[in-house]
Amino acid sequence: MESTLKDMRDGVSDQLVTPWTYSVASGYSLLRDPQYNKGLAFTERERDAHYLRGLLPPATATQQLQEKKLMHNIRQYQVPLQKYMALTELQERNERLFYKLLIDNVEELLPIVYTPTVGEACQKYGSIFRRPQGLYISLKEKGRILEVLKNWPEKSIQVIVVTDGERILGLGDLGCQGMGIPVGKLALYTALGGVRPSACLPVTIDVGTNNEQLLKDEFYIGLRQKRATGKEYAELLNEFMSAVKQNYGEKVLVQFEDFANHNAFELLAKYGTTHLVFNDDIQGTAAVVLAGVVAALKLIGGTLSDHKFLFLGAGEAGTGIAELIALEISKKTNVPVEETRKKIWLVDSKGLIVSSRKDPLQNFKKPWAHEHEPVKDLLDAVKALKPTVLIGSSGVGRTFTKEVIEALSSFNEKPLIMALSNPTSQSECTAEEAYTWSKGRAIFASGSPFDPVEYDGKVFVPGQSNNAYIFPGFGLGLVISGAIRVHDDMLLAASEALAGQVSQENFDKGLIYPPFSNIRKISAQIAANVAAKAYELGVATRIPRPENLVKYAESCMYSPLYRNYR
Ligand SMILES: O=C([O-])CC(=O)C(=O)O
Ligand SMILES: [Mg+2]
Repeated sequence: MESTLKDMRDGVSDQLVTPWTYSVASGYSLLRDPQYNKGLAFTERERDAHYLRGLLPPATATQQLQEKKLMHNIRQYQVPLQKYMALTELQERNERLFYKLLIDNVEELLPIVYTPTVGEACQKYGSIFRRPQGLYISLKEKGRILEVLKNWPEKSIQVIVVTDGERILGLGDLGCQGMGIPVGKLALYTALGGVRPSACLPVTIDVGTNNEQLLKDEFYIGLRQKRATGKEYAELLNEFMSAVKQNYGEKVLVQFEDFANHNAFELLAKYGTTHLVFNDDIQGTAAVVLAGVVAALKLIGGTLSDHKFLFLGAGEAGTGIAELIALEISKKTNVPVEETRKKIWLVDSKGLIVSSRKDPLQNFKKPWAHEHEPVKDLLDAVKALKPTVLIGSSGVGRTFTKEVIEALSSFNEKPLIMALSNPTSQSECTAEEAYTWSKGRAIFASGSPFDPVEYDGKVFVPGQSNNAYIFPGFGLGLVISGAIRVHDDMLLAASEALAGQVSQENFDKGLIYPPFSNIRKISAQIAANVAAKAYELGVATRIPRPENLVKYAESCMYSPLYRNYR
């Protein structure tokens, strides 16, 4: 364990390292190895020492100059998917340079490697596929998953992001092509949270797809069959989870991502007591939204328990957020969570969730079936309940209509509107719609990014309420403390740390989140708060506890600067 922690302290140093590739006689494979390749940045001495003479043109370049050139090239592309492909190629050619670009230009590049462009990339993954990234585990590998894990070149894995592709963002079932999501999420683990790339493993579990279009697509990269369900599905996942623990131990974090509702809740409940697991869509989204709501109180007034919340969408994000808000109110007011839940209402595709609908309701919706007469849709629910906060987690775009936002604005001086569904096409409303229809009074944040909007001579800057603020720092906190279980209190700790990072300057612009440009600093704060909670709860195994956890988190973070080779 000590050695992996030392490996993590991968900061800036003059220490010489050995580029550990197989080649000795020729440097050719060094140039082809993304972990060690530096392109024109190999020094004269390194070119001599590693048999690179003649394999590179005579010029040498600094990493800065390479960065300048690449950013210039990427900006030439008009089509976001082309930028995505250029960045993927860079990641596979020169990993450190890829992360240097991502870290230094996070606000510009996040919409490419992440939502919304990553969504389009998944839809077209088969046709843009060049080299595989991540690990594919399909029904064909049943009974051999441990062997498959051993085929992965890295042995000391700290974070796995796994999807089965059934609910990719708000785009639905993309089957095996969901791989873009774990790959993108883990790129953020490194760039935003500082977990070293070699410790990150993207996994896609392919049990088939029900997406007819993909099944017919000649370029589809997955199994051409309908999704396995029931016992067959559960057994494959069980084999995977057991193999992961056997191969990587108790402290590897498994982040479930973009599973369909029924599986997401079941997997989290099933493995939450035996493994270190985290569901980003349920728990990560909950922590980021709670942070935004708590921060927004500065602008909209009152305490959390003074507000009434209405959700459109009662899936992973909706019920996850609702539960965390109820838990936070309960902790702050000493009122049992069964009571605090009553401040929160959810609308699904069948209307308001009320007690008379309880019988056929799925388990995860049942806590939200409060006493009320039936209400058929969102607009009527807004009018009947008069919420102060409206949250969209439906995966369905354009559902916060003009009527809905006007109704909400008729009884709220400053309505808080969060349109969380991704990518941009699925956002419940645009930033412009929220500001225009509320006549500039809404406090607005969205899951996918929107540009600032000018309304009535004033510029409004929407915040991005995306779990990307939370999961990288959250995971780092688990890794540096050697945590073996996730607890809800750690989510609250992460959320509190994020809310604490919003400055007066941000509030003045109407922002309820800090800018992503500070994300590494924010991640260190989140990691420290999460680690502190892990120690407090007795689930941390890295003993002794470092005194200053923020400093420790920062010291563990991966640096993308080139190393010098001996
Ligand atoms: O990936 C994102 O942008 C946020 C997320 O987890 C989702 O929408 O499923
Ligand atoms: Mg997700």
